[in-house]
Amino acid sequence: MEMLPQATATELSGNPAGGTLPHHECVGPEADQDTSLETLQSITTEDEMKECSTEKGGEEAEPESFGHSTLALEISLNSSGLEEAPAGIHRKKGFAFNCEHVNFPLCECVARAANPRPNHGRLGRRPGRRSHRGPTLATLRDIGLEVFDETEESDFQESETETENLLADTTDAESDYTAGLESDVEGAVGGDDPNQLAPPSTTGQRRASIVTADSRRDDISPSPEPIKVAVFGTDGVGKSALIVRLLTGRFIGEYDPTLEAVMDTAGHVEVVEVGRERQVSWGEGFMLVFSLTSHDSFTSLNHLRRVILELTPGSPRPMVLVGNKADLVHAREVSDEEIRDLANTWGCDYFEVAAPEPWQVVVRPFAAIYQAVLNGRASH
Ligand SMILES: Nc1nc2c(ncn2[C@@H]2O[C@H](COP(=O)(O)OP(=O)(O)OP(=O)(O)O)[C@@H](O)[C@H]2O)c(=O)[nH]1
Repeated sequence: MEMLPQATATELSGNPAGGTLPHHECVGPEADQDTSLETLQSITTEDEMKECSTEKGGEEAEPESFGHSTLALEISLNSSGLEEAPAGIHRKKGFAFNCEHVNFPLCECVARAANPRPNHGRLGRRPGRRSHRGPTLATLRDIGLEVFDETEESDFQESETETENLLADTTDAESDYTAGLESDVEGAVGGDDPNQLAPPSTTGQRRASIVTADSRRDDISPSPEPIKVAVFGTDGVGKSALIVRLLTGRFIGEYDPTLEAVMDTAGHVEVVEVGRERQVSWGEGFMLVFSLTSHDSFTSLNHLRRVILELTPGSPRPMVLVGNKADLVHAREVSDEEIRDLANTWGCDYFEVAAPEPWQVVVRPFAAIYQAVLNGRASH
């Protein structure tokens, strides 16, 4: 296995906005054969299995609930369910989020980048409140995305209205921390500059495409192939928070306890419960998330990865390692060195993030896995 170049501790810790190691494929040593499918089945609740077999008709075919053809990115999210999860990390049912518009954040910001207009690019704008700010075009290019815009003016107008309506219903409560960060982002990316881009809106129909930076416009399809990314990690590491941030631009804190609640508000995401085995076989790429404040969540990923490798024999799939909660500096339990060693051993990219961080930071691991999956497809 190819090893990664060593990253310095400064590279890992000094850039909490996404320290990455330049490698995509995460194919480690063969999984131990004693880590069997039984392991997974044993952590799959009866309800999950029942639902699985109902949806699949008892076969391994992909369930209808994942069958949207217009998605650029689908996400599956699983709670820990780790057989070897250390005491104190409790298992919960896995959830898969069938997100019709999970491609939307990237698509929308791309569309806005191509067609910036004053007063668009704001989400959560209310009198006297801070607006949420999204990435600039330059930022998007930094993460390897380029623009193709087929979005009509009317789409923007409709979306803006819907977005405002939606957000009018959301809670007023936002943490000071989040507000501070948003303020920082505004400052960092130019304040009221009309070229500002929005974090994802949660509504609207878009016909923008995400393409890799080296694609030629002629080659661009307006309907990118969906990719399926499964997000794994033990309970409480922030999987939901990261996905909600990606999808809605919002940070869910204590006041907003469940991802389901947020998605219900967004109104376009169906939540279905599935078993881990199905999520693994479903996923084309994996985000393995741990919390920088929980060493157990970090060590648990080894077992999870072994399980993934065992379930995908002969077809290694890209993974990225994500250390979340980088903002909780004083509660940090995982050292840079440990992370570097693990990422080197696995041979995969590492991203250090915090869900309340600016959206363009949180989007990076998603963009990386998206690109890795596309690259993998292209090479076959
Ligand atoms: N400070 C801080 N809090 C975070 C961050 N990410 C998540 N949280 C908080 O951590 C708690 C758990 O986050 P979740 O997103 O529910 O974690 P999860 O991995 O989806 O948890 P399960 O649903 O139990 O699997 C919530 O209170 C979040 O607000 C982060 O980056 N920084």
